[in-house]
Amino acid sequence: MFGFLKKSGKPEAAETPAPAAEPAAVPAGAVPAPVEAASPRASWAERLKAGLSRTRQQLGGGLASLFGRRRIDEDLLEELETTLLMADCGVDATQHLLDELRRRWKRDKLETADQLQQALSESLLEIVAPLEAPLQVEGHRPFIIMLAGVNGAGKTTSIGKLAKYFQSRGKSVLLAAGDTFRAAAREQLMAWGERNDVTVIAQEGGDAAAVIFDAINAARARGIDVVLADTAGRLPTQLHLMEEIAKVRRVIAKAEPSGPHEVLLVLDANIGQNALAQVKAFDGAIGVTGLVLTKLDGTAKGGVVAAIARQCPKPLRFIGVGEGIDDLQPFHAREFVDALFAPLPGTRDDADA
Ligand SMILES: Nc1nc2c(ncn2[C@@H]2O[C@H](COP(=O)(O)OP(=O)(O)OP(=O)(O)O)[C@@H](O)[C@H]2O)c(=O)[nH]1
Repeated sequence: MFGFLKKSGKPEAAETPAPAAEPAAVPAGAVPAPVEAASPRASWAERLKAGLSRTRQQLGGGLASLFGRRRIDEDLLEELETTLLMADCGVDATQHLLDELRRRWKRDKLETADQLQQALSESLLEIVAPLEAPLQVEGHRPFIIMLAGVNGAGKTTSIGKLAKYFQSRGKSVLLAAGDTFRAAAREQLMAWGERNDVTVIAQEGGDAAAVIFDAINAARARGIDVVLADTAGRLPTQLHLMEEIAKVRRVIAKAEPSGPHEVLLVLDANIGQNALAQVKAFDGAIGVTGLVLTKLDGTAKGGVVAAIARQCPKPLRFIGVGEGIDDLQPFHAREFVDALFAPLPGTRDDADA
C-alpha cells in the first residue's frame, strides 16, 4: 500500500539547504586499499569480514608487520599505538588498550606476537561490548523511530534496509518521508515503499514535523507496528536546522506522548573521529538513544567504534557494510572483533584457516 498525502499552504518552518558534508580526507595520491568482495548471497559473517577489509588491512596489516618480529618490547608497543591511531581508535581508546596490553604483558608473561594479538582482541572486545544492545521494538504500537544525521550519512537508504529488516521479523512498517528538503529522498522512499508494499506518508514540499505527525496518526489508525521517520541531513554547526530537528522531536511527542521511542543518529564511518562531535551535538539537540554506523565497507576507520565506546557511548544498534538491502545488521561486539582480526587473504594465517 502506498500513501502520498498532498498538502498545500506555507510550511510552518521552511528548511534551508544544508551544504553537503565534507568528504572524508584522503591524502593526495593515496591509493585506497582494495576492498574484498563478498558475494551478495554470502552470510552476514562473510559480508562483515569483507566489508571491514580496509580496517582489517589497516589494523591486521599493521599488526602483521609488527608482529613479524615476534618479540614484545616497548618499541613494538609504540608502533602498535600508531597502528591503532591510524585505524581511528582515537587517543583515549588507544591509550586504554596499550595500558591493558602492558599490564597483561607483565602479568600473563606474554611472549609471542600471537599472544599479544589475542590479548589485543580481548581488550578491544571489552571496550566495545557495552555498545551491543540490539533495538527491541516491542512495548509500543506504533514504535516510533526517528532518524537524524548529516547530509549523505545514509539515513534514507538505512530506512529502506531497516524497513526490510523489521518486515522480515513479522512487523508492519510505515515510512514518514520527513526529508522534505531533498526531493530525491522523498522519491527514493516512495519508490522503495511501492516496491515493498510499505506505506509511505509524504508531502510535496512543506514541513518535516507535519509529515511525521500525519504519519504517526496514520500508523495508529492502521495498527502499524513500526514507524520509521526520515529527516533532512544537517550539520551540527547549522544551529537553525538543529533547532528545527529539535522541533520535529517535540512534535512527535505531541502526536504520541511516549515517543519517539528511538532516536537514531546515522553516522558515516568515513568521518572517523568527527563522529564523536556529531554524537555530542545531536545528542544535545534531540537526545540520541542509538547509533547506526554506515559505510564501514569504504573505510579504514572502523576503529572509531572503540572511540565511540570510550568517549560517547551510545547503543550501536546497526552497522552497515554495503549498499545491499541486507548489508545493515545489528551490531554484535564479538562478531565485529572477530571479523576485524580475521586473517587477511594471502597471509600464512589465512592459508592455515
Ligand atoms: N558503501 C556503502 N554505501 C552506503 C551505505 N549506506 C548508505 N550508503 C550510500 O550512501 C549514499 C547516501 O545515502 P542516503 O541514504 O541518500 O543518505 P542520506 O543521509 O539520506 O542523505 P541526505 O538526505 O542528503 O541527508 C547512497 O549512495 C547510499 O547507497 C553503506 O553501508 N555502505
